[in-house]
Amino acid sequence: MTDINAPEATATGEAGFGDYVALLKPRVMSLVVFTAAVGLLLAPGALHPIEALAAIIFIALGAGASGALNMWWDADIDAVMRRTMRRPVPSGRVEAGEALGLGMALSGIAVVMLWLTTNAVAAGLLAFTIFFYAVIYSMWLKRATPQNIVIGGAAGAFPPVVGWAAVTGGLALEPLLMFGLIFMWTPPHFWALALFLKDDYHTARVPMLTVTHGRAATRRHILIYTALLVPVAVGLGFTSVGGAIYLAAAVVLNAAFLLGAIAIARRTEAQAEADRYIVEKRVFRLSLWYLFAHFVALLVQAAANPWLPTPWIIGG
Ligand code: HEM
Ligand SMILES: CC(C)=CCC/C(C)=C/CC/C(C)=C/COP(=O)(O)OP(=O)(O)O
Repeated sequence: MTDINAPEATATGEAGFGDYVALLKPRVMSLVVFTAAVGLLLAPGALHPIEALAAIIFIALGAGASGALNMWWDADIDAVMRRTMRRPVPSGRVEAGEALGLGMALSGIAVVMLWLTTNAVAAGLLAFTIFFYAVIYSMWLKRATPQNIVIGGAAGAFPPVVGWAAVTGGLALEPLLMFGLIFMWTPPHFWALALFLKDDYHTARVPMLTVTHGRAATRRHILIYTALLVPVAVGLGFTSVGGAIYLAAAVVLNAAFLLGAIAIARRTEAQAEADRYIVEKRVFRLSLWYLFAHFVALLVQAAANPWLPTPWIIGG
């Protein structure tokens, strides 16, 4: 199938299994799926462990499917950015239509199977998350506004809510704060990276904040969003999934992230050029540990909170 988003023919060889796996963006999605799993494991209720495992697998499948849909639509952008030009579609090993087909098929399977294994609310939320990332973010916001990351970040924030709903069939303050944590974290996570991948988005004419408002403004925005992130991250510690362990971890992690954001905001481009964006690169790496560690802390806290009847503790 031909697609207007497909890059010029640059066939360089046959697609291998690894190329189809790459379409699912496994590295990014591993953290996404982990947050969903934590949402599921912390939700009060009884889900059989096999059902819980199946639900996590179907959420992972849905996340991967949304990655394939993004790769289909973004093939033209990916082809001109150094970071992404070797991806399966722009490098010509996988046809754009194949990515679309795989993305649609896996999305359908993931949503229906999550529905059958858990409930309609979780399946509906998964479908909405896929739609949000593939259509609202990739097809619309990404190319339209520097707010792309801020609004589009909601897509990546839904997974713990999906996981929670898979157990309870509903929403609560806790998953909404988990949503808030990822939502507020996404802009500093991405903008730190955008600062040191400075030419990519210019070349691809994607209106990222670095391109439309410059890097000095992006530095200030990183600090503002990090400052707004801190109360959400700490606030989660005062809900039923929180406690002393989580709060101790959150204080350390947020202090470190805030210091990183302040360091970024105080630097000039000349300073960053001189040391090859070492601070920005460190803060980006820290952002990944930051989010991962918050969700690990929630798990450890749950094991220490005997009043939380989680499915993995009572085993369905
Ligand atoms: C609109 C939202 C987001 C944007 C634009 C964004 C953008 C990026 C980009 C461009 C990279 C560079 C590396 C790569 O190509 O793999 C990256 C890395 C990464 N992101 Fe994000 N991200 C977003 C949300 C998220 C979310 C919600 C998570 C997880 C909960 C996440 C987890 C990761 C991880 C784990 C990596 C490292 C991947 C690796 O080591 O290759 N991101 N992100
Ligand atoms: C359960 C479910 C459906 C989860 C989906 C979660 C989700 C929306 C994750 C998005 C994270 C991500 C890969 C952003 C990259 O942005 P980009 O596509 O602009 O980055 P790129 O330049 O690397 O392609």
